[in-house]
Amino acid sequence: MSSQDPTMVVGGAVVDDLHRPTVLLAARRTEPPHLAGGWELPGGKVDPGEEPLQALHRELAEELGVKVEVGEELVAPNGLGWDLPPSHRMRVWLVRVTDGEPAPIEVHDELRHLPLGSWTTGVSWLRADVPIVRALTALAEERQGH
Ligand SMILES: Nc1nc2c([nH]c(=O)n2[C@H]2C[C@H](O)[C@@H](COP(=O)(O)OP(=O)(O)OP(=O)(O)O)O2)c(=O)[nH]1
Repeated sequence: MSSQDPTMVVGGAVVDDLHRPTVLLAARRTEPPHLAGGWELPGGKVDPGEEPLQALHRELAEELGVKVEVGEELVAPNGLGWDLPPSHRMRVWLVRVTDGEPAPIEVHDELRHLPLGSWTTGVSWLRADVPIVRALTALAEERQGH
């Protein structure tokens, strides 16, 4: 890995149903100052030597206090991960809580459970999350028809 490589971040699209999601969890950040107040998918950076899915389980346990089962990845158009300019890239998986009730423990001050129909508009997402949430919405809408 070169010093130019983007830092890998993992995010969880916490939904009610992995196959036909109708509710999405949004989390409001408290830090750093330029991102505070923006809404995001809970998650964080992959530690050195850690597998991305290990990082996802660890971050969701630390940030929300939950255990999850992991479903499919929401693959980014570039096949590598969603760009979080200027220097991060995020892989996103659908996840469902199997143990615990999500709470804003660490780096968030509010959580919202958004019903399908208000995923893109229900909160003010961080700029980089807008295309991600659009893609999640498209996936969920497509599934409701089946
Ligand atoms: N977790 C997460 N980070 C996002 C999203 N959208 C977005 O632009 N980011 C940015 C914010 C941060 O600059 C970076 C992720 O870093 P983080 O602060 O969540 O990572 P971390 O929990 O490991 O935190 P730290 O150890 O660096 O304090 O990606 C998102 O939906 N989820």
